[in-house]
Amino acid sequence: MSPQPDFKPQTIVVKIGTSSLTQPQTGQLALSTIATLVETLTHLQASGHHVILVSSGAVGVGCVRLGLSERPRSIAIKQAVAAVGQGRLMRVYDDLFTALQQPIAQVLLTRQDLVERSRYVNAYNTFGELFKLGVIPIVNENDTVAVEELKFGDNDTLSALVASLVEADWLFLLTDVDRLYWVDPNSNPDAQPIYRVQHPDELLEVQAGTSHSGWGTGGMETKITAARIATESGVHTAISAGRQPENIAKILQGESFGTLFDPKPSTGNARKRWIAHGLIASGTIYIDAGAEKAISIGGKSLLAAGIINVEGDFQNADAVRVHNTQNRLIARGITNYSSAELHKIQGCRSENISDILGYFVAETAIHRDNLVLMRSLKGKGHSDR
Ligand SMILES: Nc1ncnc2c1ncn2[C@@H]1O[C@H](COP(=O)(O)OP(=O)(O)O)[C@@H](O)[C@H]1O
Ligand SMILES: N[C@@H](CCC(=O)OP(=O)(O)O)C(=O)O
Repeated sequence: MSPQPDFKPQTIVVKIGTSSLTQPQTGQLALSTIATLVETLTHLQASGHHVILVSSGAVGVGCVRLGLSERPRSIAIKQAVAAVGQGRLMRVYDDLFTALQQPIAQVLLTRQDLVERSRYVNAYNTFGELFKLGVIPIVNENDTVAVEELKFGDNDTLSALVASLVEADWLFLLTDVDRLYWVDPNSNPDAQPIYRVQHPDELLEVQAGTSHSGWGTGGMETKITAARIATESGVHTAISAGRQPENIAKILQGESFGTLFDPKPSTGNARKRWIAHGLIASGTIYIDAGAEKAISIGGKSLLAAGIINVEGDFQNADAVRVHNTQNRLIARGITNYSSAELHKIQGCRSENISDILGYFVAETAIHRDNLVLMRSLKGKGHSDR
């Protein structure tokens, strides 16, 4: 299919949850849903868009294969079951995509792959090559080897981080309800729908309980977190019905389905997105109002003089959160000093650092090139993830 002259190819990440991929009663695969999803994504790819599918289901499909009637609680069993289910899931996807001559690839990621800069860049490059080859990558967490302390934990977060990584235009979170509501519509028949969200802080009152089906992970809470990460990276985000994957194309054409989240201007270059969302913060630096103004409005680096407290145990070059006096997250960055050093030099002028520590590392606690604002003084803030 040759694209129209005014056609703008978009990078589209679609995440589908276990509750949409499987039948609620039996746990068997929802084949007609999967087939429609495959048709929709193949059509988008053939129209010239770049498409990534983030698919859950390894644990659910593995359970059915092994005759387990509920999701295992033990991590070791979950990891073993995911190894069984992932292969079967890919087999089904490959059969359906192959029927439409659409090549696919399996990409299994761990949280560590996004923490290490070289692996982050490598993942970015691999997605780029797969797009050039016309392949639709199918992503899941590498559940079998993921360690508890360092996991995405849920595929909503994984899909948002992938969307940020590849600088996606759109993230679709497909689930077993048609949109986000103020309370869980499965337990509250009067639940009021939410159609559009300009800033995720509007959702502080939402009761985003856990999964209703017993097979999903995180319910709406993880989807709202995902929408926050994605929109902070400049990605349009939609929560919509998994049983109607064809709505993706309609939403792209401006039709009103699901809940739509407006993107913020992107955090800038790929390295800054990695600092903001790839890295995992090891501690928190609290700063005074003057320092907040300097970094938020003046675009300055953070100096030790503006630091009023330090929490956590971190080394230099670790990622940290920066909070203001109201304990709101305002930035993330890579610190030049360890927490032990910052305790000694907080509140001090840079020219006194050598005298206090007996050595000098850098004039700044966090250089502005390593600092990403999560909130401007003019904008609304949010509590940290
Ligand atoms: N405020 C809410 N709006 C909509 N759904 C909600 C809300 N709070 C909780 N839920 C529940 O979240 C479920 C979807 O989450 P989950 O089962 O984890 O899905 P998935 O497998 O798609 O990730 C819905 O079935 C619904 O019962
Ligand atoms: N990686 C897991 C999915 C975890 C998860 O987030 O599940 P879901 O809430 O159904 O999207 C699996 O493949 O079973």
